[in-house]
Amino acid sequence: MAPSGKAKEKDVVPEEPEQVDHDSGSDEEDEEIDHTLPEASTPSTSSNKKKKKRSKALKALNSLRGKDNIPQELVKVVLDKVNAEKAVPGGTDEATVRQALEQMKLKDVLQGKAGVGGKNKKDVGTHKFWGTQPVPQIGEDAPTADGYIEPSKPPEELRQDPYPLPKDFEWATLDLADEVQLRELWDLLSANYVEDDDASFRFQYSAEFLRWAMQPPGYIKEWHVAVRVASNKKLVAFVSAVPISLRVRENLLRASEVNFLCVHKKLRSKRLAPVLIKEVTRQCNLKGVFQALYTAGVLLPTPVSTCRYNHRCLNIPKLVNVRFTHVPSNMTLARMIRIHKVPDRPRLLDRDGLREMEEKDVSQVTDLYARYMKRFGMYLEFTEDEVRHQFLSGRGEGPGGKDSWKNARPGQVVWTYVVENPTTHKITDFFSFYSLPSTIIGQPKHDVLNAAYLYYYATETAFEEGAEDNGKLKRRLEDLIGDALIVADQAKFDVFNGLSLMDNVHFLQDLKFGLGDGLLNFYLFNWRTAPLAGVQSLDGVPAGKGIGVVML
Ligand SMILES: CCCCCCCCCCCCCC(=O)SCCNC(=O)CCNC(=O)[C@H](O)C(C)(C)COP(=O)(O)OP(=O)(O)OC[C@H]1O[C@@H](n2cnc3c(N)ncnc32)[C@H](O)[C@@H]1OP(=O)(O)O
Repeated sequence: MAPSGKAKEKDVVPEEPEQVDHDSGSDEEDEEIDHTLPEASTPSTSSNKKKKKRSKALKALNSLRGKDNIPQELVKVVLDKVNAEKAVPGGTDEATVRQALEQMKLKDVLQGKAGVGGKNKKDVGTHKFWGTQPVPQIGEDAPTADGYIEPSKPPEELRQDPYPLPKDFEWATLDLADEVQLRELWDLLSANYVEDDDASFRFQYSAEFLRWAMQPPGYIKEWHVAVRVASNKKLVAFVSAVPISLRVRENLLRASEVNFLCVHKKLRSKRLAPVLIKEVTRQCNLKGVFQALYTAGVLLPTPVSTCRYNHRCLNIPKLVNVRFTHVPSNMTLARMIRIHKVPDRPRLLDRDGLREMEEKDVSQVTDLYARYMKRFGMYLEFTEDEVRHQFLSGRGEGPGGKDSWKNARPGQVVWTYVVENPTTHKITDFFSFYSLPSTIIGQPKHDVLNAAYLYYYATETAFEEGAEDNGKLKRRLEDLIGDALIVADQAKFDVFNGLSLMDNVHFLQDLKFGLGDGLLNFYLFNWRTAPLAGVQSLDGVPAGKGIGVVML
């Protein structure tokens, strides 16, 4: 999901790198929606400060400990999270504090706006909608065994009619094969999708990207759920799901991946999102799917893991100009540019046989991906068709060939490179990244931030004995992802983003990624499992190693 963290709340302001129903169970009429929804109209469309804010928040949090009128379990959850963050070397916990406070609604308590039991009584930390859903609730003990929360229902017990909408609105299924409908979705998301906390950047998925992300092999049209204004058919809300085979520890789940939840800015805070979520759940259930995976920058009940965004700055002058980053006080702009300069030519190109992935590599890449991903607690299983889709189909039209790394193709969404052993012709490694620009809001000089996001990669080196412990895997990944940075730089990306998942923690720091202030929470719907290692290590599983899924 998504920008905001998914920088989806897209977290887009990094710290500088050092130097260099159960639908309320109810099939009843939804008591959720605010029926005063208005007619939709066209949308109108730091570090000391941070430290101070953080210590103020921490102080305030600590002062809440032991207070009878504050739910202590919430205070504990937030403090635990903050303390766990502190254990991460170089981790910024300001983002965690802010997120936790804002999203668990404790901030209002801290600001005295919502004293518990007072006149402005607020449901501190309660979730009117999520409290009714088959998800682990806040404060529940970690499960001792994995399994569903609610059993799957037979078809005859499923609700057959869509959930009711306020009278001025109607449901629609978007057909993304249709250019007009695809454009409508692009318009909605471009103006209303995820922004960072300061409303400086907003995800701007391309139309090609949306099609690529929502039409994988076996996609289901009915899972592209839209809400239109009844009178003029204007598209005002959307949510999507795609089918996935999700491995969570020892279980393989036939599940859906939910993404692109969006409500037009003029219709916010009117409880439309819960109706969309219930409707997409119903559509999934009708196809026999009862589990889902989703991510969000916001904190909801209850993440199975939390990862952090990291940013490798490439185009320093632009990133400084648009305030994505700043020149630290102990550095000049010229020095910062020098430190972040990457070579002109991928190193593995001449040395090891790096080249763009081709159709003939699909079977080998599928096999390498499958073996590599087994090393993580949660990952997607891909068929050859899915590998073809994920790594080849989004690459656009245009010549490949030896120098293809120098130029992006028109409409290119994904870049995938393989390393082929020149003697055995075996594919020993691959890496991929995708393009997800953000609109730069209110900046006169630049209007788009060209961001690349690290996608999947794998290397045979991981299977060599001792490679994880003796640094060999780390070195190989630095070579591979180092070359990904070079390809991205040549393709004119301004920044290369990566999360603290998979094996990324091995190379993020040495490849000069800086910590972002965005977090991305991973959630499972109707499935219990113990927390998976993400931004922090858990039960001896190193940070990152729990999560092997990259969400778009
Ligand atoms: C088996 C199959 C199951 C399939 C379904 C699996 C679940 C999928 C779940 C969806 C995965 C999506 C993955 C992505 O796409 S994450 C990206 C989400 N999109 C954005 O951030 C875009 C910009 N924001 C918006 O468009 C709106 O603010 C949204 C639509 C997010 C909320 O609209 P609005 O601001 O007008 O609020 P409301 O009054 O209608 O509703 C308030 C309720 O909604 C809960 N809320 C707020 N944000 C999110 C969020 N990101 N995920 C889940 N729930 C969220 C909130 O806690 C509250 O519930 P509760 O706290 O009172 O209980």
